[in-house]
Amino acid sequence: MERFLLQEQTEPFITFVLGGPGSGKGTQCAKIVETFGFKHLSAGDLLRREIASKSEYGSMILNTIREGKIVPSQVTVKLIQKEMESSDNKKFLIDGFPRSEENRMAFEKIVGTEPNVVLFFECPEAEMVKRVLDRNEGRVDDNIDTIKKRLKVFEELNLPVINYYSEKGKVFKINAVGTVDEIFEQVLPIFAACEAIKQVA
Ligand SMILES: Nc1ncnc2c1ncn2[C@@H]1O[C@H](COP(=O)(O)OP(=O)(O)O)[C@@H](O)[C@H]1O
Ligand SMILES: Nc1ccn([C@@H]2O[C@H](COP(=O)(O)OP(=O)(O)O)[C@@H](O)[C@H]2O)c(=O)n1
Repeated sequence: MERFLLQEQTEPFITFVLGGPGSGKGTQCAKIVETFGFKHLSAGDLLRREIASKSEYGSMILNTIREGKIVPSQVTVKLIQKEMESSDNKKFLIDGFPRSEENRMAFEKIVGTEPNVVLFFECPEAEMVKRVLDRNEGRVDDNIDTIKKRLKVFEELNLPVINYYSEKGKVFKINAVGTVDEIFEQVLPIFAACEAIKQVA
Protein backbone atom coordinates (compact mmCIF):
# COMPACT_ATOMS: atom_id res chain seq x y z
CA MET A 1 0.00 0.00 0.00
CA GLU A 2 2.74 2.40 1.08
CA ARG A 3 4.57 1.76 -2.19
CA PHE A 4 1.56 3.12 -4.11
CA LEU A 5 1.22 6.13 -1.87
CA LEU A 6 4.88 6.97 -2.39
CA GLN A 7 4.70 6.61 -6.16
CA GLU A 8 5.18 9.92 -7.94
CA GLN A 9 2.14 11.26 -9.76
CA THR A 10 3.11 12.98 -12.97
CA GLU A 11 0.71 15.27 -14.77
CA PRO A 12 -0.08 14.25 -18.36
CA PHE A 13 1.43 16.28 -21.21
CA ILE A 14 -1.37 17.24 -23.58
CA THR A 15 -1.02 18.54 -27.13
CA PHE A 16 -4.08 19.52 -29.14
CA VAL A 17 -3.54 19.19 -32.89
CA LEU A 18 -5.77 21.53 -34.87
CA GLY A 19 -6.20 22.55 -38.50
CA GLY A 20 -8.84 22.30 -41.21
CA PRO A 21 -9.92 19.05 -42.88
CA GLY A 22 -7.02 17.63 -44.89
CA SER A 23 -4.45 20.06 -43.48
CA GLY A 24 -2.22 17.07 -42.63
CA LYS A 25 -2.85 16.64 -38.91
CA GLY A 26 -2.91 12.83 -38.95
CA THR A 27 0.17 12.62 -41.19
CA GLN A 28 2.22 14.86 -38.90
CA CYS A 29 0.91 13.08 -35.76
CA ALA A 30 2.38 9.82 -37.06
CA LYS A 31 5.78 11.50 -37.35
CA ILE A 32 5.51 13.08 -33.89
CA VAL A 33 4.66 9.67 -32.39
CA GLU A 34 7.67 8.11 -34.15
CA THR A 35 10.07 10.78 -32.90
CA PHE A 36 8.72 11.72 -29.47
CA GLY A 37 6.71 8.67 -28.37
CA PHE A 38 3.33 10.30 -27.83
CA LYS A 39 0.03 8.41 -27.60
CA HIS A 40 -2.02 9.53 -30.63
CA LEU A 41 -5.76 10.00 -30.06
CA SER A 42 -7.63 11.06 -33.20
CA ALA A 43 -11.14 12.26 -32.27
CA GLY A 44 -12.36 11.40 -35.78
CA ASP A 45 -10.91 7.87 -35.55
CA LEU A 46 -12.50 7.32 -32.12
CA LEU A 47 -15.87 8.44 -33.51
CA ARG A 48 -15.51 6.21 -36.59
CA ARG A 49 -14.64 3.31 -34.28
CA GLU A 50 -17.90 3.91 -32.39
CA ILE A 51 -19.81 3.71 -35.67
CA ALA A 52 -18.04 0.46 -36.60
CA SER A 53 -18.71 -1.08 -33.18
CA LYS A 54 -22.43 -0.36 -33.59
CA SER A 55 -22.60 1.42 -30.24
CA GLU A 56 -25.80 3.16 -29.12
CA TYR A 57 -24.51 6.45 -30.58
CA GLY A 58 -23.28 4.93 -33.87
CA SER A 59 -26.05 6.09 -36.18
CA MET A 60 -26.17 9.60 -34.65
CA ILE A 61 -22.38 9.91 -35.11
CA LEU A 62 -22.56 8.65 -38.72
CA ASN A 63 -25.29 11.17 -39.60
CA THR A 64 -23.37 14.01 -37.96
CA ILE A 65 -20.13 13.15 -39.80
CA ARG A 66 -22.02 12.87 -43.12
CA GLU A 67 -23.33 16.40 -42.56
CA GLY A 68 -19.87 17.71 -41.61
CA LYS A 69 -21.28 18.81 -38.25
CA ILE A 70 -19.81 18.35 -34.78
CA VAL A 71 -20.79 15.40 -32.62
CA PRO A 72 -22.10 16.43 -29.15
CA SER A 73 -19.11 17.15 -26.93
CA GLN A 74 -20.25 14.86 -24.16
CA VAL A 75 -19.87 11.83 -26.47
CA THR A 76 -16.46 12.79 -27.89
CA VAL A 77 -14.95 13.84 -24.57
CA LYS A 78 -16.00 10.57 -22.92
CA LEU A 79 -14.28 8.59 -25.70
CA ILE A 80 -11.09 10.63 -25.31
CA GLN A 81 -11.20 10.41 -21.53
CA LYS A 82 -11.56 6.63 -21.62
CA GLU A 83 -8.49 6.33 -23.87
CA MET A 84 -6.47 8.67 -21.67
CA GLU A 85 -7.35 6.81 -18.51
CA SER A 86 -6.43 3.41 -19.94
CA SER A 87 -3.11 4.56 -21.40
CA ASP A 88 0.20 4.03 -19.61
CA ASN A 89 1.73 6.62 -21.90
CA LYS A 90 0.75 10.02 -20.50
CA LYS A 91 2.04 12.12 -23.41
CA PHE A 92 -1.05 12.70 -25.53
CA LEU A 93 -1.51 14.06 -29.03
CA ILE A 94 -5.22 14.82 -29.27
CA ASP A 95 -5.89 15.26 -32.97
CA GLY A 96 -8.96 17.04 -34.39
CA PHE A 97 -10.13 18.17 -30.98
CA PRO A 98 -11.43 20.58 -29.65
CA ARG A 99 -13.38 21.48 -32.77
CA SER A 100 -15.57 24.10 -31.08
CA GLU A 101 -15.71 26.21 -27.93
CA GLU A 102 -18.31 23.72 -26.67
CA ASN A 103 -15.79 20.86 -27.22
CA ARG A 104 -13.09 22.86 -25.43
CA MET A 105 -15.23 23.70 -22.40
CA ALA A 106 -16.53 20.13 -22.09
CA PHE A 107 -12.95 18.78 -22.08
CA GLU A 108 -11.87 21.28 -19.43
CA LYS A 109 -14.89 20.41 -17.30
CA ILE A 110 -14.86 16.61 -17.67
CA VAL A 111 -11.11 15.90 -17.91
CA GLY A 112 -10.31 18.90 -15.74
CA THR A 113 -7.17 20.09 -17.47
CA GLU A 114 -5.85 22.33 -20.24
CA PRO A 115 -3.42 21.49 -23.04
CA ASN A 116 0.29 22.27 -22.65
CA VAL A 117 0.70 22.93 -26.37
CA VAL A 118 -1.65 23.58 -29.31
CA LEU A 119 -0.39 22.95 -32.84
CA PHE A 120 -2.26 24.71 -35.63
CA PHE A 121 -1.64 23.48 -39.18
CA GLU A 122 -2.52 26.42 -41.39
CA CYS A 123 -3.40 25.43 -44.94
CA PRO A 124 -5.16 27.26 -47.81
CA GLU A 125 -8.68 25.98 -48.54
CA ALA A 126 -7.93 24.94 -52.13
CA GLU A 127 -5.06 22.73 -50.92
CA MET A 128 -7.25 21.16 -48.20
CA VAL A 129 -9.99 20.39 -50.73
CA LYS A 130 -7.48 18.80 -53.12
CA ARG A 131 -5.93 16.64 -50.37
CA VAL A 132 -9.28 15.46 -49.01
CA LEU A 133 -10.57 14.56 -52.48
CA ASP A 134 -7.33 12.63 -53.15
CA ARG A 135 -7.34 10.86 -49.76
CA ASN A 136 -9.15 7.79 -51.06
CA GLU A 137 -9.92 6.12 -47.75
CA GLY A 138 -13.59 5.65 -48.62
CA ARG A 139 -14.72 8.11 -45.94
CA VAL A 140 -18.40 9.15 -46.08
CA ASP A 141 -17.37 12.80 -45.61
CA ASP A 142 -14.60 13.06 -48.23
CA ASN A 143 -16.85 14.38 -51.01
CA ILE A 144 -17.10 17.94 -52.29
CA ASP A 145 -20.49 18.75 -50.69
CA THR A 146 -19.45 17.61 -47.21
CA ILE A 147 -16.01 19.21 -47.54
CA LYS A 148 -17.65 22.61 -48.16
CA LYS A 149 -19.71 22.16 -44.99
CA ARG A 150 -16.65 21.03 -42.98
CA LEU A 151 -14.68 24.09 -44.10
CA LYS A 152 -17.51 26.37 -43.01
CA VAL A 153 -17.76 24.62 -39.64
CA PHE A 154 -13.97 24.89 -39.26
CA GLU A 155 -14.03 28.63 -39.86
CA GLU A 156 -17.05 29.34 -37.67
CA LEU A 157 -16.43 26.97 -34.76
CA ASN A 158 -12.79 25.87 -34.71
CA LEU A 159 -11.03 29.19 -35.38
CA PRO A 160 -12.47 30.67 -32.14
CA VAL A 161 -10.78 27.83 -30.20
CA ILE A 162 -7.46 28.63 -31.88
CA ASN A 163 -7.93 32.31 -31.01
CA TYR A 164 -8.71 31.40 -27.40
CA TYR A 165 -5.47 29.44 -26.99
CA SER A 166 -3.47 32.02 -28.99
CA GLU A 167 -4.38 34.59 -26.37
CA LYS A 168 -3.00 32.21 -23.75
CA GLY A 169 0.28 31.92 -25.72
CA LYS A 170 -0.17 28.18 -26.30
CA VAL A 171 -0.50 28.07 -30.10
CA PHE A 172 2.32 27.12 -32.46
CA LYS A 173 1.27 28.00 -35.99
CA ILE A 174 2.70 25.79 -38.72
CA ASN A 175 2.65 26.46 -42.44
CA ALA A 176 1.08 23.21 -43.69
CA VAL A 177 2.10 23.68 -47.33
CA GLY A 178 5.16 21.80 -48.49
CA THR A 179 6.42 18.25 -48.30
CA VAL A 180 5.62 16.15 -45.23
CA ASP A 181 9.29 16.41 -44.16
CA GLU A 182 9.42 20.18 -44.66
CA ILE A 183 6.38 20.56 -42.43
CA PHE A 184 7.81 18.25 -39.79
CA GLU A 185 10.96 20.44 -39.71
CA GLN A 186 8.76 23.18 -38.24
CA VAL A 187 7.18 20.78 -35.71
CA LEU A 188 10.37 19.13 -34.48
CA PRO A 189 11.93 22.11 -32.61
CA ILE A 190 8.71 22.77 -30.70
CA PHE A 191 8.95 19.43 -28.90
CA ALA A 192 12.74 19.15 -28.94
CA ALA A 193 12.91 22.38 -26.91
CA CYS A 194 10.20 21.34 -24.47
CA GLU A 195 11.65 20.34 -21.11
CA ALA A 196 8.22 19.51 -19.64
CA ILE A 197 7.86 16.48 -21.95
CA LYS A 198 10.93 14.88 -20.42
CA GLN A 199 9.31 14.90 -16.98
CA VAL A 200 6.37 12.77 -18.20
CA ALA A 201 6.49 8.99 -18.13
N1 LIG B 1 2.36 17.88 -46.84
C1 LIG B 1 1.51 17.23 -47.60
N2 LIG B 1 1.46 17.43 -48.93
C2 LIG B 1 0.57 16.77 -49.70
N3 LIG B 1 -0.33 15.86 -49.24
C3 LIG B 1 -0.33 15.62 -47.92
C4 LIG B 1 0.58 16.29 -47.03
N4 LIG B 1 0.34 15.85 -45.77
C5 LIG B 1 -0.67 14.96 -45.87
N5 LIG B 1 -1.06 14.81 -47.15
C6 LIG B 1 -2.13 13.94 -47.67
O1 LIG B 1 -3.33 14.73 -47.59
C7 LIG B 1 -4.42 13.92 -47.12
C8 LIG B 1 -4.94 14.51 -45.80
O2 LIG B 1 -3.93 14.36 -44.79
P1 LIG B 1 -4.33 13.91 -43.31
O3 LIG B 1 -3.06 13.77 -42.54
O4 LIG B 1 -5.25 12.76 -43.37
O5 LIG B 1 -5.11 15.25 -42.85
P2 LIG B 1 -6.08 15.56 -41.64
O6 LIG B 1 -5.77 14.56 -40.55
O7 LIG B 1 -5.75 16.98 -41.25
O8 LIG B 1 -7.48 15.45 -42.18
C9 LIG B 1 -3.88 12.49 -46.98
O9 LIG B 1 -4.20 11.76 -48.14
C10 LIG B 1 -2.36 12.70 -46.83
O10 LIG B 1 -1.63 11.61 -47.35
N1 LIG C 1 -13.87 16.77 -32.16
C1 LIG C 1 -14.46 16.24 -33.24
C2 LIG C 1 -13.69 15.65 -34.28
C3 LIG C 1 -14.34 15.14 -35.39
N2 LIG C 1 -15.68 15.18 -35.47
C4 LIG C 1 -16.42 14.67 -36.65
O1 LIG C 1 -15.59 13.83 -37.43
C5 LIG C 1 -15.40 14.38 -38.74
C6 LIG C 1 -14.04 13.99 -39.28
O2 LIG C 1 -13.04 14.56 -38.47
P1 LIG C 1 -11.51 14.12 -38.63
O3 LIG C 1 -10.74 14.88 -37.61
O4 LIG C 1 -11.38 12.65 -38.65
O5 LIG C 1 -11.11 14.59 -40.11
P2 LIG C 1 -10.72 15.95 -40.82
O6 LIG C 1 -12.01 16.73 -40.97
O7 LIG C 1 -9.73 16.69 -40.01
O8 LIG C 1 -10.20 15.50 -42.13
C7 LIG C 1 -15.67 15.88 -38.57
O9 LIG C 1 -16.02 16.54 -39.77
C8 LIG C 1 -16.83 15.84 -37.56
O10 LIG C 1 -18.05 15.51 -38.19
C9 LIG C 1 -16.43 15.74 -34.44
O11 LIG C 1 -17.65 15.80 -34.51
N3 LIG C 1 -15.80 16.25 -33.33
